[in-house]
Amino acid sequence: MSKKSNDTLDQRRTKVLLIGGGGVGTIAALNLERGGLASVTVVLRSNYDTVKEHGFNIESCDHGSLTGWRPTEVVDRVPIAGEGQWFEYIVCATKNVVDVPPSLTSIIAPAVTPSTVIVLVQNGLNIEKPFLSAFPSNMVLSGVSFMGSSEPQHGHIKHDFNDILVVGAFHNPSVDAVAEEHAARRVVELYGAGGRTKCTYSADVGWTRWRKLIYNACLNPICAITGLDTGRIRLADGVIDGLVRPAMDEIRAAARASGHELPDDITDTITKIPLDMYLPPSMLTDVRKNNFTEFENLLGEPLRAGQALGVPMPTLQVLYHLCQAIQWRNKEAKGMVKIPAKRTYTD
Ligand SMILES: NC(=O)C1=CN([C@@H]2O[C@H](COP(=O)(O)OP(=O)(O)OC[C@H]3O[C@@H](n4cnc5c(N)ncnc54)[C@H](OP(=O)(O)O)[C@@H]3O)[C@@H](O)[C@H]2O)C=CC1
Ligand SMILES: CC(C)(CO)C(=O)C(=O)O
Repeated sequence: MSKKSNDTLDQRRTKVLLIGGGGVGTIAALNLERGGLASVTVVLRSNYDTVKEHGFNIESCDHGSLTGWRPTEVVDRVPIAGEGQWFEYIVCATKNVVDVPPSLTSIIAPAVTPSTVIVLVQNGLNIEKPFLSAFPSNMVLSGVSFMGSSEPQHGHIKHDFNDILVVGAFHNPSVDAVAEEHAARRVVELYGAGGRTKCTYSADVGWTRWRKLIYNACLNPICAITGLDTGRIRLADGVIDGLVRPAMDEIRAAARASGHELPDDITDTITKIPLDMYLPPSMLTDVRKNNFTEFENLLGEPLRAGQALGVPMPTLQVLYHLCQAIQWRNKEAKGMVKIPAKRTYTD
């Protein structure tokens, strides 16, 4: 194909800026590029030098093995809108660590224009709130991903559990709901065009997020605290019946109190990930890498929502405080909190 027709095709492709090329972000970029309808600029941080030089090496249950794969562009900072760059969609695929600055809203701000559609492919509850406050006239979409994928080394992506993405709009009262649905359905089209993933639209973002919390508020912290993956946690004596199912029952009760009825057998989703896949939930991967965890949106927000509605959540409460302690430990290790000097108490 001539350069001219390539350039014309490029101009027709929807321009997407994707923040965070880790486990989920890289597979999302791959889906968007492979469909041919989008061109993706990926903003990288710690893996920038490696990926800029060598591309991504990807072992994927959906895409096979790829060596040196590159999206349209990789950059090491968020481009400023208007300086020759303009993106229709900004996809956020970083971890959501709201208790550690800088905020994600301040990170993406330079690229946001009044018409930018922001897509949050991230776990957790109430993640849209800072975005709707910071960008009150923009559309903010929800992407709930069910894949299992991680980046064990810079630029190496291990994608073990099939990609399913459910997209819908977090309703912004100052935006037309029909336009929001249209923007969400367009993401489904762009993301699914490559045919290697199951990407669907759902208007019921609240239900979809509570359903995913059955995993993320329960298995993620329990695996992160114990150091066990989703296979070993099932083999370990007593943990499923003593800890995982009670935590899941509390999330189900909080979901019901919030108006989202999850099926009776939802706690059996523990068995949806094959035991012998030994998949590390993303929060366990974070603890293993000494990264901060998303415990506030995965655990704190559903806990506060349930308790505000009078739901007893003793298991979740303990898990929350354990995760709080792990986060503090990490903040101390990174010099973000100061503690009094150790004194010697001798007679
Ligand atoms: N992993 C999984 O299987 C699943 C994860 N999710 C959710 O998807 C989201 C992403 O998770 P996951 O892919 O696992 O996370 P990863 O930690 O694998 O990747 C996040 C990436 O974002 C990068 N990043 C963070 N801040 C910035 C920044 N300011 N600029 C550029 N890059 C940045 C990180 O870089 P750095 O290395 O420098 O920190 C890292 O490469 C989370 O909300 C998670 O809960 C949902 C379903 C499954
Ligand atoms: C539990 C799992 C793997 C399901 O997709 C997940 O969401 C995560 O790792 O955060």
